[in-house]
Amino acid sequence: MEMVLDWRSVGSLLATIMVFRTAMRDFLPPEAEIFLRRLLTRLAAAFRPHVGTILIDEADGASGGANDLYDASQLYLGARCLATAPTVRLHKPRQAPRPVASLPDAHTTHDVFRGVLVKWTARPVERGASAGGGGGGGGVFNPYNPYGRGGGGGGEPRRLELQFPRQHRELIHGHYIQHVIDEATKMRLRSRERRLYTNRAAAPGDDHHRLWTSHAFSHPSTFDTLAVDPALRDDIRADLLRFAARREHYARVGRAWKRGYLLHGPPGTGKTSLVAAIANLLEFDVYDLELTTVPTNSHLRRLLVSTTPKSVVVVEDIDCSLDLSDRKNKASDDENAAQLSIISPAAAAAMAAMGRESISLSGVLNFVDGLWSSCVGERLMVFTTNHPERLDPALLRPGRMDRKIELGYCSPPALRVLAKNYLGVGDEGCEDAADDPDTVSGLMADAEGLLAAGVLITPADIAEVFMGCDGAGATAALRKLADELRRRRDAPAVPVTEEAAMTTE
Ligand SMILES: Nc1ncnc2c1ncn2[C@@H]1O[C@H](COP(=O)(O)OP(=O)(O)OP(=O)(O)O)[C@@H](O)[C@H]1O
Repeated sequence: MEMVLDWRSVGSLLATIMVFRTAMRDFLPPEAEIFLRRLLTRLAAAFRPHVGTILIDEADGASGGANDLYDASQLYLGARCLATAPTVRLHKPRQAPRPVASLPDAHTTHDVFRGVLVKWTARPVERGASAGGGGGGGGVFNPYNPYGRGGGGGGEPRRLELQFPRQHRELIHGHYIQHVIDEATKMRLRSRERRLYTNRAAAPGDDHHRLWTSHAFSHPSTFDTLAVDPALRDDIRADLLRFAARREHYARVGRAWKRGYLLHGPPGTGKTSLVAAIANLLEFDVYDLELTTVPTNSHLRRLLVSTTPKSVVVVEDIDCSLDLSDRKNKASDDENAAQLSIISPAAAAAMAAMGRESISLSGVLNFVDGLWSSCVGERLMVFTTNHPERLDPALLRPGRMDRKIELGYCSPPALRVLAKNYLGVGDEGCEDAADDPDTVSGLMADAEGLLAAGVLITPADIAEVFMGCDGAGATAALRKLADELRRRRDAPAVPVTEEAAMTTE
């Protein structure tokens, strides 16, 4: 039977409730009335929709400060909205490379988390109605500047309302909110502009902020364009990804979340290219530390503690930066100091003070391990050298240098990577239709045979040959390479000069 609820029946229902209430008050004992009230409240709750709600205000609490959860949620929802919602708010902060989307006011979107449907609604909050009065909010949502409000100024503070089935309260509070924060963090990292920092010559009076100067980092090198042995390449990539994913492991064993790499090999074998590929793989910033411009150990310490998490700190050509050969020289320094102290105690004291302050092997070693423990977040230390034999073993011990990676002369597999990158020559043939595939594969086999026979050439030299033939086609470039390899094979061996012999001692 269909029930029709008109005004007359509503009126009689209300009258019945009033009569019932009066009767309850007049005839029921107080205990029974309390019992009945509780029963009715439970019944009413049972019929109410099972919806839990979380309110996330743009401005947080009494302080009116930014609420990072609001920014994270907006960033997260923006990515979801782009795919589904008919209307999105788009905003491009000046320092961001791409526009970011967010959920506009008075709009709703849905999300599914582990099979649970949740509903998000964005609303403006009337002044005075928000939890903390909404003091500092009102700016345009800016995920790149979540703490520096005020981009738009003056508008109503805003709020996100998250509704979910109440039986999944634990899932939403315990996991979904964290999931939103984690996803937003990943998005921020992916879309931020990465920076290359360099330390310029230190001047007296330099303040903290001027320790490093930076510009946008965009280097095309990736693990796919690196001409190295594929097994080595895959091994390094796996090691880096394992390192980046092991925050909990490092915390559990009580070690700083850092890893040290020493890249060594002749000039032009790809050490710098590998650093760039590492930064691109992990999406890290790069700090290019020029040790020769660092005047003292304490300056070095300041430089390093001001690096940010998710960064690669690189010291190129470490053997040229300092006299790091060993600490044997210290004995003769001590002898000289003793003699000087007999001649002039004041001069000896000044020398000792200078020696303590000037940058030293121990300063470098301290930052390689000890100092990092006071830094939060992950960092990769990379040293490069053409002469690993010149380095003090103390610098190389495990824990300081976790991996020593040799980048050598070009091998046949590395040549295939270069031929693919520069000439478009791959297993499936050549990109340029003007090249005869049989001639190209014959020349490749020729060049690979020469490399396998021990002819030494660096990837940089091969890149140079290929660049020199730009536009002339793969056949011309490979023919030139094969000629160069034959020339090297047939060239008389370079006699080892006295000077060269000394450098390899
Ligand atoms: N393994 C490689 N894979 C791809 N390109 C390479 C490789 N090695 C060298 N190159 C090319 O040669 C150029 C110089 O290489 P890179 O600066 O990385 O060498 P390096 O070992 O760091 O040299 P140096 O010791 O002189 O600093 C790069 O711009 C790149 O084009």
